[in-house]
Amino acid sequence: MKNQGCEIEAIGISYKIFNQKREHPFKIFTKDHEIDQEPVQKLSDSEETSPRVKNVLKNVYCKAKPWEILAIVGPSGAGKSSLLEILAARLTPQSGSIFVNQNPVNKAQFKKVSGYVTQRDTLFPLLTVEETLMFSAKLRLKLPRAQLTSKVKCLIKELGLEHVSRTRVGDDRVRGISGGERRRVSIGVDVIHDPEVLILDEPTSGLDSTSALQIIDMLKVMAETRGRTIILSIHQPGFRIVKLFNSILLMADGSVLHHGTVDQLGVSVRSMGMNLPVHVNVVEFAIESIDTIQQHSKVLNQEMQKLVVSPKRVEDGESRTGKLTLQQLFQQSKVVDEEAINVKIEFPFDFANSRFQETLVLTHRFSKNIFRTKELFACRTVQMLVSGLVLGSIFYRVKDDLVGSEERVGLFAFTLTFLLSSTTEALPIFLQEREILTKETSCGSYRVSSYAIANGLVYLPFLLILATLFTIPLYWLVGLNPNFAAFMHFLLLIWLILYTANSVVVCFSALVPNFIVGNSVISGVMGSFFLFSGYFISKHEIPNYWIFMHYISLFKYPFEGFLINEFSGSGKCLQYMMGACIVSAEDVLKEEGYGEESRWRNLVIMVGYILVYRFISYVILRIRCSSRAV
Ligand SMILES: Nc1ncnc2c1ncn2[C@@H]1O[C@H](COP(=O)(O)OP(=O)(O)OP(=O)(O)O)[C@@H](O)[C@H]1O
Repeated sequence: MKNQGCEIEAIGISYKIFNQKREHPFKIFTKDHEIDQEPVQKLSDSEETSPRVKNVLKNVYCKAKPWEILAIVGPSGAGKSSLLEILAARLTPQSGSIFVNQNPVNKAQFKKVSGYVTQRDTLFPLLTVEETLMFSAKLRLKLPRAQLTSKVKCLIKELGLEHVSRTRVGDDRVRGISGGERRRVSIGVDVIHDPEVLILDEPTSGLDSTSALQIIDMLKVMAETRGRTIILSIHQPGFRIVKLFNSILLMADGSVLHHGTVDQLGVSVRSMGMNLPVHVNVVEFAIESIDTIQQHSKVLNQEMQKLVVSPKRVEDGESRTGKLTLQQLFQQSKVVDEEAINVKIEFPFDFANSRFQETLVLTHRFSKNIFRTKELFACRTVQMLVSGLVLGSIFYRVKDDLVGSEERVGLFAFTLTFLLSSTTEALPIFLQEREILTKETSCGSYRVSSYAIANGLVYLPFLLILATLFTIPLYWLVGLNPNFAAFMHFLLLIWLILYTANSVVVCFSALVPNFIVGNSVISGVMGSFFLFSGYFISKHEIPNYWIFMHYISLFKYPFEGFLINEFSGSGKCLQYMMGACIVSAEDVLKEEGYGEESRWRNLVIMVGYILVYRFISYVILRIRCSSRAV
């Protein structure tokens, strides 16, 4: 049944964009990739013709068949990408229907049997070609390891990527494989599960003619050997590329001007009275003469409206939608009709792997990315070690008197600020991952919860290494409480502070639209949490209307932890939030309600806060991904 392939038929697709009258000058939080991706609700007649409504697609009909390539061509802004997004079930049109093998199909199910390659390559730049495809295979297929390996090897061969299989993918910043090879990896990621239908938006954009031909050639082989249905959009295809297309959909201004073979396009162009020179690329010629073709199409439409529509001719689409325009009839008559395919497709119902397996694979992928991000790993490692040593040498052997106590409090305050100020470096990584997460979860590769767990786990060992490198020199050079349990408590605190800050970044990176906004929001949140942590202003002095900030401030716990660790039961004096009034550490801690026994309770509360922030980030990601999924 699989080899039968899928016939995709779109009937009467209309898609409108409702342009905002005027963008609010302070509006920052727009959705990813622009304004209004969601369908506009039913519009009134006056709104239909309003200049604020852009008719991106007007009553479009198209049909793609198995074993064939359908190429959507047309000038820029014709509506090619919008049509592909609708066919790939990423956008919902205001009207029209899509049928798969003549059956209406559930979008979520369709995404599992189709592959959609977007214009932009969303790949991890630090993974090699082989690793990228292997991780996709592990997430999307339930096969033993040996079979996965041989499948990936076969695919690499098919994609013509054997010579770069162990090279990193790269991007604008990281040197990697070429643009054409990267496009092929993107295609590989979306065909690893052997989809019935493959939809590609500009697979050859930005490539030279040889690389472009190689890609289309590869797709042709895929269609012809495996019976796959391939739909792609392309800008000015070369002569040799055009020969590989079975069918062309010529679009302009949201309407279809031709739907049929390249030869039929040539016939149509000549029948319009245009002089088509011999050996000229018909598609290129048609795009260049789009205005003339549009004029002829309008005239033809008007003439055909005068004719009586024979009920015999209006079968397929019309019977389902109840109406079929003359333009559609004209286009439809040009499609070479073969026997109708009416085969039910088998849709996979669930995810390929269990939540546990997904988490393992994602954790593995995350850790590879982190350890290969030199800026993140190497620089931060050196930074933490050096700053531990420098701080330790500045606060070397602090005394137990009043001055020494003040210095300790100053050191803790600085440590907190320093650890928190170096947190946003992971933000670009999270934002990049978010894009890939949205893409992967929208086609049902894995669950968002597995991602959230993997993300939560993977930073723990990395941050523990950083915390240890910072703590050991600092703690022993300064000469803090020499008790081993106190040292472990301090190490745990530093680790939790780093992890807390990481959780705040994860949480806000799920919410913000880009790096600049993310950076500002996170700095603001961190600053205010620190301000209300109890260090700058005592809990008792905070005005009632701001006291909630003290309770949600994640950073009061580490600070309290530092104090308990160093001063509780030590007899050292402390000048803590008391202005000039010097009191003993015991008195301060007692007044604030902390004793030796609250040492571990404090850590548990910190962990609780971290879990809350992690959970919030999971919920935001879940909402974000599900709004893209259906
Ligand atoms: N979300 C949107 N907001 C505003 N306008 C949009 C949106 N999506 C599409 N459009 C408009 O709809 C028209 C068709 O866009 P689309 O991207 O589908 O064209 P295209 O044929 O793929 O163009 P290109 O070849 O340049 O990529 C364009 O005029 C575009 O500006």
